[in-house]
Amino acid sequence: MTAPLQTQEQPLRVTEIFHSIQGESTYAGQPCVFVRLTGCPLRCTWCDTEYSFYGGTTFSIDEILSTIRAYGCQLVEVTGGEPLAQPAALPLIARLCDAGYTVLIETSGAIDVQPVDRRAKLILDVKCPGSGMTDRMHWPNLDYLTAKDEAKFVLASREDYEWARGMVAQYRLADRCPVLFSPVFGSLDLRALAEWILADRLSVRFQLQMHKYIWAPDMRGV
Ligand SMILES: C[S@@+](CC[C@H](N)C(=O)[O-])C[C@H]1O[C@@H](n2cnc3c(N)ncnc32)[C@H](O)[C@@H]1O
Ligand SMILES: Nc1nc2[nH]cc(C(=O)O)c2c(=O)[nH]1
Ligand code: SF4
Ligand SMILES: [Mg+2]
Repeated sequence: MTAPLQTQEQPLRVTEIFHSIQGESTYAGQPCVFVRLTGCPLRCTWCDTEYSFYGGTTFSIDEILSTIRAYGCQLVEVTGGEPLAQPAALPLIARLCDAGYTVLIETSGAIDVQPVDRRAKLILDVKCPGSGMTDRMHWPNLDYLTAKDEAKFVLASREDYEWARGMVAQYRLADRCPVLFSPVFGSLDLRALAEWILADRLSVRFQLQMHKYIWAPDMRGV
């Protein structure tokens, strides 16, 4: 009977590892290697990555590192699915930081981010009412964000916009880190959102999912 593997040795379920143009956050436009981990405890109404909820392939952390290394790209994003739903994501993130990568963590905000290596940069999605997942948020996460991190609001409607505007004010988020307002792809009028932000003089960054305009909205691996 062999001893149970420690978290740091546990393999991870991986949906895909790919090299693309970062489509979101203040890093948008930069070449980036994405590690999309499998599984998510949430079901956002507008999720564009349902294919990552199940399946995937087992990778050791060493196998993930060597796959990433082959791309020769300095920027790495760990995403999903919900990457922090797998405990072994924490040692993966630490190993990526040890290897000298700039590491972004795309996370739902539903899982405590305090255990995440502080060298990594959190891109934390604050789930608006339109996602149907607001109640799943781990609210202390918002007080934990620092200037290296980013808070993102995916907006499905004017109601989501007004809710997000209130949260930005309540947590003084724009004083803490970059705040991203991102329309649900294809379902919120882009000009309207831009004009709401201007009219309210919000210190937020209007963002689009750039990769969906370069390739296709429902294409995997980009
Ligand atoms: C697929 S999730 C994976 C990481 C993590 N589970 C999360 O929710 O942040 C990555 C990001 O894709 C964005 N996203 C997913 N579906 C979207 C859609 N239909 N329109 C706009 N953004 C979307 C959300 O900002 C989400 O944070
Ligand atoms: N190109 C590209 N950029 C991204 N930024 C965040 C993504 C995600 O799915 O987490 C993503 C993605 O799926 N593709
Ligand atoms: S938390 Fe992320 S992966 Fe999970 S359903 Fe929501 S958008 Fe999709
Ligand atoms: Mg995506």
